[in-house]
Amino acid sequence: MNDKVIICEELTKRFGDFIAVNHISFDVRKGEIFGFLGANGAGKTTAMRILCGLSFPTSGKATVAGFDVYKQQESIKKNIGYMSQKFSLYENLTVVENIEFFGGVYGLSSAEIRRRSDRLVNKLGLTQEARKLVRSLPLGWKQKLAFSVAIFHDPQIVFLDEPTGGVDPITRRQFWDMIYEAAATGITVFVTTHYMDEAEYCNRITVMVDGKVEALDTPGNLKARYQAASMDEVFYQLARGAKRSAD
Ligand SMILES: Nc1ncnc2c1ncn2[C@@H]1O[C@H](COP(=O)(O)OP(=O)(O)OP(=O)(O)O)[C@@H](O)[C@H]1O
Repeated sequence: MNDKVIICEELTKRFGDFIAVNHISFDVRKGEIFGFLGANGAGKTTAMRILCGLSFPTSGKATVAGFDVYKQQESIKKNIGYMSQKFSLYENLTVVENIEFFGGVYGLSSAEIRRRSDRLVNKLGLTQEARKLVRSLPLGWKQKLAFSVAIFHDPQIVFLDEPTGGVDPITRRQFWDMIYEAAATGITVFVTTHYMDEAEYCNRITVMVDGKVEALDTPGNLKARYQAASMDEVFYQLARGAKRSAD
């Protein structure tokens, strides 16, 4: 089915004897906001690196935007965007320089970059800050800009690795408005988060425990199944048996 933009079947990654990602299977549909949850060490980053075309699985199958994770890593990279709270923008470049840099990396023409850059700066309300160093922006603004840059080239899928870490709840809510807007244009959003209020905003959620998919459903169905009032409670019930912990 071509509305499935990510398909994983029994995807597995071993490091020696250790199975970091253990036969995980799931599909993600076009335009879906798919939450990828799990305690520290559950295997989220390892799985996400494979889906971004940065690492090979040990076994199993997966396609991303129709491309095979073993054989078509370069095509995957051209069709996705990526943002992480840990690194995203160049602090010592201005807002516009960052936009130009990433537009160039993604292969857009100079004219196209200029057109999209003006539109983006206006949309974000950053006209006053356009020529200022990103370093001087508040964290919430940096993250909104980083997200906008990650989807600047209209990728099919954007991977967000804990995109709102350290940001206050109001800014987080605004960030999620941007995520909804992107999803409404057909961009698929694959997001990891430790914030359970954000889990509630996802269309469907996977909870990983010790390398395995322990649950996969809508937040509403998960809450009903685990007789929980919140995703926090669902997560606690699923993750409390985890053997792995923070490294
Ligand atoms: N290159 C590696 N070699 C050996 N073990 C690794 C390697 N990369 C990750 N691991 C292990 O695989 C497990 C899963 O790690 P991973 O980073 O994918 O978890 P995570 O769910 O992303 O956790 P976090 O939320 O802390 O980022 C951890 O126990 C980690 O130590």
